[in-house]
Amino acid sequence: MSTTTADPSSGVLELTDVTLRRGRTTILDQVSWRIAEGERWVVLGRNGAGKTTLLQIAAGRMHPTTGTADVLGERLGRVDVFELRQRVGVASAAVADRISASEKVLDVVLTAAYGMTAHWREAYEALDHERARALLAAFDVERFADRTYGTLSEGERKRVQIARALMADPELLLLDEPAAGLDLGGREELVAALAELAGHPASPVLVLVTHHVEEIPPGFTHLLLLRDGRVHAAGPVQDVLTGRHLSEAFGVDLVVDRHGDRWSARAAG
Ligand SMILES: Nc1ncnc2c1ncn2[C@@H]1O[C@H](COP(=O)(O)OP(=O)(O)OP(=O)(O)O)[C@@H](O)[C@H]1O
Repeated sequence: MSTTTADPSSGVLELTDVTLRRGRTTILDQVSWRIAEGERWVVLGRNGAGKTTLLQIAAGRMHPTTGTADVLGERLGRVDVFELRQRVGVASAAVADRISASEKVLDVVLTAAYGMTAHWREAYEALDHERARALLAAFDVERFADRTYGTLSEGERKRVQIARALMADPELLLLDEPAAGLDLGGREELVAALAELAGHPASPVLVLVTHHVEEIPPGFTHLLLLRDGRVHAAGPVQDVLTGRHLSEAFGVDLVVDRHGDRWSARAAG
């Protein structure tokens, strides 16, 4: 049982003046960010801007040094984080590193449900199998269900990781650079799968960290631009994703182009 009552008026994520320090380093500096139900956010910023650290707070895995963080209506520091973490899905390199290469792909996805339904194991076993296979199919990797995870290509693994993160039916799904290391075809397949996820009304709230505007899937609604641990700009994608904002955040003169529902960026001149 949760020790606090969720405030229905609060957003899915509400950070207020969040500062995070480690030793003498200020990693996040007075970050305020609100995510409402139904929104799909992209987080951009150069290396070391604080993107992964921000996701760690959103996942209830780090606490602000000062400021407040409400995740799914629960205030970090006042809530049983173990319970809260069950409600937030994470797909990241750090989570992927914990997956055993010898584990069967179906089991990689299935085991994500165990935390939720351990008491009802037998009753839910058949349903869990069905759901795990449906998620693998949604990401076009069902044909690998009986292979071991270690035999998959990087692109196939990324899609299995997202299926795994969705298995526990999270209310918030955090994706940290899901397209990193993919070739062009793999990237485009992943972008298409994420666009479909973004467009589905039953999907959780999504937050996607990426380095490339080309990887922003159609259907993502908002963009947070981080610069040196601070919010440089935040709001609807079309308002924030401009050459001026991007140039300021990355410290390089950049031009942004829109191609229908996709984006690209390159050096100006
Ligand atoms: N425990 C720590 N102690 C000191 N500095 C840290 C610690 N953890 C992270 N940092 C620093 O905080 C900054 C932000 O790190 P973070 O991983 O959040 O950035 P990022 O935007 O995700 O970067 P990248 O794009 O390279 O993945 C980096 O400069 C990093 O070196």
